[in-house]
Amino acid sequence: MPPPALVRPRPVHRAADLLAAYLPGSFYFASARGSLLADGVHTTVRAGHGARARAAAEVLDAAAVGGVDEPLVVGAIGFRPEAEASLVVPALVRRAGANTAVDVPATPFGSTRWAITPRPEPEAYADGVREALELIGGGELAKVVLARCLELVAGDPVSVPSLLARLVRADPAAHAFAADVSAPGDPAPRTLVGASPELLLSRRGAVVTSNPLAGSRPRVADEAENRRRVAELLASEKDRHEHAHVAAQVAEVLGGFCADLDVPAEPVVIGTPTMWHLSTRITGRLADPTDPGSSSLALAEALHPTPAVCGVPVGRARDAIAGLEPEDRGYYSGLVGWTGLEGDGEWVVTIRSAEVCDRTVRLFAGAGVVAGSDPAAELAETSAKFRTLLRALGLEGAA
Ligand SMILES: C=C(O[C@H]1C=CC=C(C(=O)O)[C@@H]1O)C(=O)O
Repeated sequence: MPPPALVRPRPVHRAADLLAAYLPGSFYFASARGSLLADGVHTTVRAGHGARARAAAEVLDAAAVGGVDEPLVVGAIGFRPEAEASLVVPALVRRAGANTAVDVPATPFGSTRWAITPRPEPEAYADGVREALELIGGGELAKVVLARCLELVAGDPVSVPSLLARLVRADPAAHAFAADVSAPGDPAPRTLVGASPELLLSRRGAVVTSNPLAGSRPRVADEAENRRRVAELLASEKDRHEHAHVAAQVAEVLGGFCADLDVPAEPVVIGTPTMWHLSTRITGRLADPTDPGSSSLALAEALHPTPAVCGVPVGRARDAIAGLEPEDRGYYSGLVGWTGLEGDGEWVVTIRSAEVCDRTVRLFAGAGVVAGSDPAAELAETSAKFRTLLRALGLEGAA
């Protein structure tokens, strides 16, 4: 008789303990599927655009052969194809359940004095929206997402663990993340941190899910006004058109990998603590889940950038973004998440996020421009989207 299989007991962690154990340099990711804290580097994934999923699969296989139990690749990828990426097989991964409202501690935010520089100035952003509308009017573009940046400099180094904990506390249902994205030449470790409402791709076995968002209204304190805004958003031709571009592209890309795909005919409205968004939850069953080209990272890269962060057609939208946005987006509007040996994983769009380096915080927010967009309303929408990070920094009202 063969000897009984050796069963190693898995340590059981609480979601709040994982969050409390986060230190800059770690990778943290939380979703409804659970939370994950990864430390150390077993292997770095070195590959450029288009080759990352294959390289990730190779290092995962090598790590498994080398004795790593259930290896993962975790990290983040920037917006532009040639942009930087930070992907590793960590040395240690701890997992816990999803965050809940009750078990996240309140943490006061330390810094008090801030210098805030908008890039570009708000009026210049509105001018950029006007230029984008001219391109759309001329038939060159159907949609482009224009973003702007706030650079915040604190009096003291910014505590990323406090910021992350405050983001989770404000919205335990968000996809919260913190990833080390330090690059050569950085004066101090750099961390991408945020709380994204937008699921780019989740894969569990053969089942894939994507939840594109586009079309927005700021959320306010008055519930009657919120009901009015939700109804207006659902009825808005312009917002439904802006949303339809994203849902259609996601459905088309996933359709190429799936044996069946469920695409709801109508969007619904979802709420975050700061915004209302049109949302379409798309689910599918992979035609060949054993194909390494269907890993969660391969699918996420095939989807990126969706028209929720770039535009239609994608090449022209990229050019318009490069021409109209003065700041490089870096990791904003890229992707962050994890992928495993069998291809399961989760990747979210890096929105409602910031890059933190010592005393400096760079945050971005964008808004989709389509025919009928109003420059002042798009500017106000970006200000509202900044509130996720600004509130967590104790700076509400600064945008
Ligand atoms: C680009 C952002 O949001 C996207 C996601 C939801 C709604 C969006 C919109 O209505 O424009 C954007 O497509 C951002 O938060 O910076």
